Amino acid sequence: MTPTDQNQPDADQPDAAKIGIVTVSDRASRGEYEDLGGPAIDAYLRDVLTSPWKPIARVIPDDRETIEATLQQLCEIEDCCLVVTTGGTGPSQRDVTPEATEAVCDRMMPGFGELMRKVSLEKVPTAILSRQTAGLLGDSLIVNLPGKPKAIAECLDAVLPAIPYCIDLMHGPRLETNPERIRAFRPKAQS
Ligand SMILES: Nc1ncnc2c1ncn2[C@@H]1O[C@H](COP(=O)(O)OP(=O)(O)OP(=O)(O)O)[C@@H](O)[C@H]1O
Ligand SMILES: Nc1nc2c(c(=O)[nH]1)N[C@H]1C(S)=C(S)[C@@H](COP(=O)(O)O)O[C@H]1N2
Repeated sequence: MTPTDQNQPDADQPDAAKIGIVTVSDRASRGEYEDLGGPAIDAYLRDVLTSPWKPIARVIPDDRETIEATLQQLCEIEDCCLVVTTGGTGPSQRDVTPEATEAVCDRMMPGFGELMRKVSLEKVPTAILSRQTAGLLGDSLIVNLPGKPKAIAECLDAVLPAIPYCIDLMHGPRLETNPERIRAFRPKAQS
């Protein structure tokens, strides 16, 4: 069995970590183009995570109320330990994912956006146009990614090593990764 085979989400396991995947796009939500962002996040996590997990996916328009309600539902009702969004982080008037994230979060985690912009700038000069952020809603971590599907791996490769320990600190499920792909860094375990 290859590492990828082992990494399939296992919805049947009661202890499977729930992970929200939210595509924020007017056109994808209207079916004007196929959503490639949500499936790219799902594929990325299948590739990297080795512990059981269950995706809960949503495709919604760039509407602040809808984004806030979706994030709250995934964190507070579905009990997702992690919610990853894609889209709506840029400068256009309809881009309100960071505002919605900040509105629902108790505390912000600015290092995520800082690091993702830093690594993204090595790929594309327009990385500075993304206002992507991250924050904590109760015991859930919300992370914004830009809408371009290729940005998903570029950004997650940078921040994923710190996410399992962040979720440990929130008393969430223990996320394990394939170390050949991404090594989760747990400071206490390393010392
Ligand atoms: N979920 C997605 N699936 C496929 N392609 C996407 C997705 N989101 C963005 N893109 C691509 O990246 C480009 C830039 O993304 P951006 O978020 O600026 O789109 P957008 O024009 O704001 O989308 P929309 O108006 O539908 O919300 C889009 O024109 C599209 O080609
Ligand atoms: N890694 C990465 N970050 C990126 C990009 C990209 O292609 N790769 N695109 C940028 C562009 S062109 C824009 S406009 C902003 C915001 O995108 P969004 O509104 O789709 O979230 O993300 C930026 N960040």
